[in-house]
Amino acid sequence: SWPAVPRAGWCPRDPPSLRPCACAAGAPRASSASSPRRGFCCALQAPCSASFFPPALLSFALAPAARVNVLPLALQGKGRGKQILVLGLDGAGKSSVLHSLATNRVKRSVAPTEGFNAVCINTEESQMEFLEIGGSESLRSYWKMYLPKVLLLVYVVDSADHARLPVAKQLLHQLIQNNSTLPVVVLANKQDLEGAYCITDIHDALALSDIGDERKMFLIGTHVAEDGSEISSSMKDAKDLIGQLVLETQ
Ligand SMILES: Nc1nc2c(ncn2[C@@H]2O[C@H](COP(=O)(O)OP(=O)(O)OP(=O)(O)O)[C@@H](O)[C@H]2O)c(=O)[nH]1
Ligand SMILES: [Mg+2]
Repeated sequence: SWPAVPRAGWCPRDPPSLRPCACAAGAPRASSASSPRRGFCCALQAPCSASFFPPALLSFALAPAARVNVLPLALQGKGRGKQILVLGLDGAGKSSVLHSLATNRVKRSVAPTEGFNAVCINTEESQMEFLEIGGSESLRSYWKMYLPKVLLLVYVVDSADHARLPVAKQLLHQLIQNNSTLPVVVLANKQDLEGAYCITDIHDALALSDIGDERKMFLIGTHVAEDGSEISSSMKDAKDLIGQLVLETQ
């Protein structure tokens, strides 16, 4: 149900079959056998002949802690979920935030997302399908392709990366300029870092007041603290808010 990425060379190998790629099937990638992101992401694989890459239809091996509440829709055999796009510059903390939201335990990501990272989260009220697209420059051109299909955009920024906030701002504004109603949740992540901009500064740096009155827009400070601990209250707030927006928007 996600739009296909019109680019040759990405898995799965035999479109339109839904065979998962190697990492999706749970096979560790050669370079990341011990990565905590194993099975949590779908990184791009070695070149193949596929011309379409429907990420939401790929299935993912799940981290043990995630098994109960986090099941890809493709594995569950259920219908289309509430799709939420998670974007932001590389290193902002998208994967770390997503993993924490999914498991309710903090787990920092250690490797960049080289393609897509899809996670489904079930709450009592809804089933939410999150899609992160990596934030590196080579992947940013794909961001806008996914926007028309989503209920909500979650935009993650590194609050301590002052130098790149102007780029983060520009990309956000470009993304949503033609969609005046898409709800946006901005997560000002890495609030734990010394030198992190506070919420007010992030609001100004991203010129959020220019984004328009029509849309629902929220800004929440978050951080992904020490591995293994329970997620912070701000992270729980973010999860509740996203769930609420999804219910209101569908
Ligand atoms: N101090 C601190 N570090 C964080 C936080 N969130 C993530 N990190 C670290 O920041 C780095 C990047 O995190 P990722 O979650 O991989 O970032 P990303 O936005 O998914 O990056 P791409 O996949 O490359 O687009 C990792 O080293 C994380 O451990 C946070 O809240 N505080
Ligand atoms: Mg990532």
